[in-house]
This record gives sequence, structure tokens and C-alpha cells, in this order.
Amino acid sequence: MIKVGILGATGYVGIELVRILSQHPQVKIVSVVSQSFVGQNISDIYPNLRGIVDQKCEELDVEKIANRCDVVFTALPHGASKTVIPQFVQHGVKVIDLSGDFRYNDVSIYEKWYGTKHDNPELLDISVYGLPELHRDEIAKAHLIGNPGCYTTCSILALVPLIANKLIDTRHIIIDAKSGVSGAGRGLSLDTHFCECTENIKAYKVATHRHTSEIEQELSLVAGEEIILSFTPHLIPMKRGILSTAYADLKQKYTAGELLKIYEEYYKGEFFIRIYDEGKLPETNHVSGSNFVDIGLVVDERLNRVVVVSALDNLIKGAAGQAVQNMNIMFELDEKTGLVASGLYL
Ligand SMILES: NC(=O)C1=CN([C@@H]2O[C@H](COP(=O)(O)OP(=O)(O)OC[C@H]3O[C@@H](n4cnc5c(N)ncnc54)[C@H](OP(=O)(O)O)[C@@H]3O)[C@@H](O)[C@H]2O)C=CC1
Ligand SMILES: CC(=O)N[C@@H](CCC(=O)OP(=O)(O)O)C(=O)O
Repeated sequence: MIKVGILGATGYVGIELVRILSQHPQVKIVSVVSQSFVGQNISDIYPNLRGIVDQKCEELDVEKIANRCDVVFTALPHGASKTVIPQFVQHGVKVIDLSGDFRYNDVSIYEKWYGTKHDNPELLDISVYGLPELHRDEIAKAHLIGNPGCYTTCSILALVPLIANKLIDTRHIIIDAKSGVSGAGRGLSLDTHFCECTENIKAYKVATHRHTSEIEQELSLVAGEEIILSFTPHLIPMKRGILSTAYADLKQKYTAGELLKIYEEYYKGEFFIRIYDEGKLPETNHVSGSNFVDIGLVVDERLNRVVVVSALDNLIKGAAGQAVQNMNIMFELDEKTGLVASGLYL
């Protein structure tokens, strides 16, 4: 059995990790760590887990946790993980970090977009961007994973086949994405207050959202040249789910059917990517509670522009599910293990 610890277990991502890993046949959860609920049972905080995971939350004592775990998931706010992760790495414990701290190849990009200094830039040399569909071989050998963000997973996977096959003009890509409110975490804030986000939709951090840089990093790697693009996130009155709509100009004429064949071919064998037939498009309900990314597209023939629509659950393929997929790869398990229960509809 793989012995796991979950830091930030009481957060929205952390509790999805607890839920998924409690049903994983090769995992034993040995430690759930909290900052504010030390000594309380996790199932008192999330009563849906009563009788399933009745484990007490521990304080963050790296030495104690590292001695008992093969791998730790750090589902802490950006910045908070930076101090503890190097200690786990030194203890030889594998780490899958859900924050943005270890997702970047170039520290100056992290520092520019996160507006803070990185304390351990040397670890960026060993960390691997945990998007299995792009970096599976590196993930298998990694000790430290920077697990991708939710908007980024949804947006990158929607565009990769077009970029890898050089089908679009990469200078004018636009991504318009919408997220459910759980994307902002469980902490209280004015933006996610009931009256502020119910019956209301808003764009935020337009042209400045940090996920722009993460999407650009990965798409540039695929393209073999620097890509910069427009990314606009929106907060919508739903609990979970991301829907991303990407627009790009085609270099030549293609029908939707031809492009969909290219997508099918590119993602052949990728269980967690589902390509829709022509005339159908993904919706957030189709992926809720699951580790799938669903992708469909339309060609706007008047403009010779492709419009790619993708959907995922921000807490699963956008966070906890993808992290477990990475763990499966790191421990040489079938990467679907523990991740194929059907999703929620509604
Ligand atoms: N929500 C989402 O859809 C996604 C989130 N992420 C990333 O995952 C991470 C977790 O996000 P999310 O679950 O939404 O956040 P939450 O705010 O819901 O949870 C944060 C967790 O971190 C703990 N925590 C907060 N501050 C500290 C600290 N200084 N030291 C130790 N523990 C601390 C909290 O503990 P306690 O409750 O005990 O105070 C809580 O368990 C973030 O980095 C986020 O950016 C990534 C992809 C998607
Ligand atoms: C709705 C909402 O607020 N979403 C978050 C993104 C959540 C996420 O993906 O977190 P990472 O930054 O760790 O990738 C945001 O816009 O910052």
C-alpha cells in the first residue's frame, strides 16, 4: 500500500483528495493535516465522510509526517507550500503540490505573475509539470510535481492538437473561461459571498490572471516558439466546473470533421480526454465529479476560425483527480486506478 499524507485536507481540494484516496485500492491515508482544525475528526467537518474516513486532523509536523508517508499531497494556498515542500523532498518523500509554486520552468515568470519571490528556485529544476497527457514520462520519474491549475488544464488540452499540428495562427489565440465558485477555495471572501456571486457573472483579472503565464509556458513548449495569448476568466454562480471557449484562426480551410479526427488521433489512448462528435459540445454537467476533460469544436467558416469548447471539474481533473492520476503514474499503477467511478450529473 502507498502511504499518503494530505496537507490542507480541510480545503475544497484537500477534501476531494481525501474522498478519492479513501476509495483507492492501493492507498492508505496515514495523515490528514489542517491548520485550524487540529484534533477534530475530518468527518465532523465534512459529515458526508462519516463512517468512511473518521480520521483526526493533525498539525503540520514535517518530521512526524515524513516518517510515515511515501507521498504527500500539499493542497495549501500559494506560498504556504514553499516552506514545507523542500523539507519533505529532503526526507525522500515524493510531493505532489497543488499550488502554483512548482509549476514553472523559469522562476522569473513565477515571480512576475505571483508578485512574490520564490524561496526555492533550485527545486524548479527538479519539479515536473503534472499534466500527464503532455509529460507522462517525466512524471513517472519525478519526486516533485507541480500539479496544474484548473483553468490551465482545461485550456491547454483544448489547444494542444491544433498547435502541435501547426494548424492555427498562434499570434491571436483568445481563451474565454468560466469557473464555479469552489475554484476560489473554501475561505470566506467578499467575492464569493452569496449575494455577490449568486445571480451574477463577472470577468476578473482580465489580461492579468496568473494562469495566463502557465498556459503560455505549456503551449510554447508544444509550439517550439513563444506563444502569448489573451485569457479572460469569469466567475459564474455554480459550485463547481470550468467551461473554456478558445478561439483561433486556421491557417488553411478545415472542416470540423477533419479537425475532430486530428484531435481523436492526437489523444488516442488518453482515457481522461473525451472528444465529442461533430455537432455536439461539452457542458460542465457532463464532467462533474469526474476526472474527464471533454472537448468539442465548431469551425466558423465565415471567419475560417475554430472555436474549441472544453469542460472539466475544477476540483477533480483541475486539481485532486489529476494529482491522483500523477501519483498513479509515479508509483507505476494503472493511471485510472481510483478515478473511474462515474461522475455526478447535476
Ligand atoms: N479550488 C480549486 O478549484 C483549485 C485550487 N487549486 C489550488 O489548490 C490549493 C488549495 O486550494 P483550495 O482547496 O481551493 O483552498 P481552500 O482555501 O479551500 O483550502 C486551503 C487549505 O489550506 C490550509 N491552509 C491555509 N493556510 C495555511 C497555512 N498558512 N499553512 C498551512 N495550511 C494552511 C487550510 O487549512 P485550515 O482549513 O485548517 O485552515 C485548508 O485546509 C491552492 O493552492 C489552490 O490555488 C488548484 C486547482 C484548482
Ligand atoms: C474562481 C477562482 O477564483 N479561481 C481561481 C483559480 C483556482 C486554481 O486553479 O488555482 P491555482 O491558481 O492553484 O491553479 C483563481 O482565479 O485564482
